[in-house]
Amino acid sequence: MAGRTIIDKIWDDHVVKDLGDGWALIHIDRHILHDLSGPPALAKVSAAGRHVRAPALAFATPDHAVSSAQGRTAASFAPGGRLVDALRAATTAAGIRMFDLGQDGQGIVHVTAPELGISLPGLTVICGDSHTCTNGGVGALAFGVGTSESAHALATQTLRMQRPRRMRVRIDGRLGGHVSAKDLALYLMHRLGSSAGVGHTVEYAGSAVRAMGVEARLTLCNLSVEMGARSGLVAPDDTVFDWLAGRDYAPRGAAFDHAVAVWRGLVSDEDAVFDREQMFDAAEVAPMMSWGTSPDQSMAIDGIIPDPDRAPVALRDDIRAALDYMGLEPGRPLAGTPVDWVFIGSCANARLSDLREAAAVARSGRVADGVTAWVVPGSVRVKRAAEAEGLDRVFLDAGFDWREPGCAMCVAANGERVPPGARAVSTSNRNFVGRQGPRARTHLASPASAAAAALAGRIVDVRTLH
Ligand SMILES: CC(C)[C@H](C(=O)O)[C@@H](O)C(=O)O
Ligand code: SF4
Repeated sequence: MAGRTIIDKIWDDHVVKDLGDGWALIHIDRHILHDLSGPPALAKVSAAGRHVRAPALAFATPDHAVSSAQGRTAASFAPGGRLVDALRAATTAAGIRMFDLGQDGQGIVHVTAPELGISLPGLTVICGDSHTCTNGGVGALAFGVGTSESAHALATQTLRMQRPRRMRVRIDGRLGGHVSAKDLALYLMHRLGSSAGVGHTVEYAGSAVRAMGVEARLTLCNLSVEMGARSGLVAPDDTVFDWLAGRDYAPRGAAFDHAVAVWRGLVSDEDAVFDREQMFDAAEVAPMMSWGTSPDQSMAIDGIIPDPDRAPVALRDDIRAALDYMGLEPGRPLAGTPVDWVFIGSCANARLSDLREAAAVARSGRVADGVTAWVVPGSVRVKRAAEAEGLDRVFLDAGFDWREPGCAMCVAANGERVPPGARAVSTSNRNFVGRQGPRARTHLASPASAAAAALAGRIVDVRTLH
């Protein structure tokens, strides 16, 4: 028998019933619910006269529509407050654990699920949210679902799924100084485009990935959906096992040792066949920044803004439209472009290691006049850990705002917006038209690059600051 990929192994372990033609009913191990997608899914279950089959496998927390202001309550943003109430009522009725505002465990779902050990290697993890792929950083097969699928899974603990095609992206070698997992992810988008992963699950492999800590792997997997893949993962190894040991919902004692022994088998066999393979050299990755209105419209920070007239004909209109929206001129350096807002946060980059990288830059100066810069930790736990090592003081002393955990300005669902026409450097993962507010202009970047832009008041190559 031919070898199997890690994707096949996790899939095969979860098939409840083979439905033929590549379709199967698969078991869902963990179900995450947030304030936007949780209430409608739970309502659908009740409306159908069903009940939640395995409440102990579901976990909820509000993140999207909650204010990030210090001292916030659910009522601080009234429309979101109603969603928090709905999530609280429905999870209480169903017997599902909810990490409420102000409680340990609250935060952006894709930050909290791994940090609490809810997502574990080899598990299937779903959430009504496209960035559920983030959880692949611990070796889970994790993907976003729609409301009907979420309701189906709540009622049955299964989903009818098409077996994903298998893609491997290998990155070998070493990333350079000030080049992070976020830069690598933007580089991959830039090289592969926004639809390279459609229909696939991506395994990220190679020495550059092996060398990454878990949080960096979560960042890398977070952007899988921006290249069209519903899920992306990294084979779990000692780095992951050490990181998971002792986490709230991870197995304990002998059960943990047993789990690790099983998890060690979650690697692609030497002779496993992928439907698509791509290889990259880590040394070629520079600090990256998006220039357009899709994450794949990204470039090396020391590069020249693309000229539509020199681009392939099929791309010209898109490039023109993106540059027009972004207020950028082709043929000029991106560095030097003045910046109004900086947002350090989101499930892409709001974990402790991200805040450390941003703080290391923030220590060297002050936020430039005319720039508003926010740091929104990804979870209550990240916030507390950052405060315990004084990162809040570093940011506050440098003139950044230090805020409460949630999605905040990543999608502006809580009313926190980049003003119309303003230019933001953001550590989030989407720069779509209007994403951070009507007419807001978003440049995606790493935490270090975002902090550097805040201090300089313009887009700057972070490598030139140190
Ligand atoms: C609002 C939510 C369902 C959405 C998603 O699915 O990803 C959001 O988190 C996003 O990042 O755009
Ligand atoms: S932080 Fe942004 S990308 Fe992540 S779940 Fe929230 S809105 Fe979506």
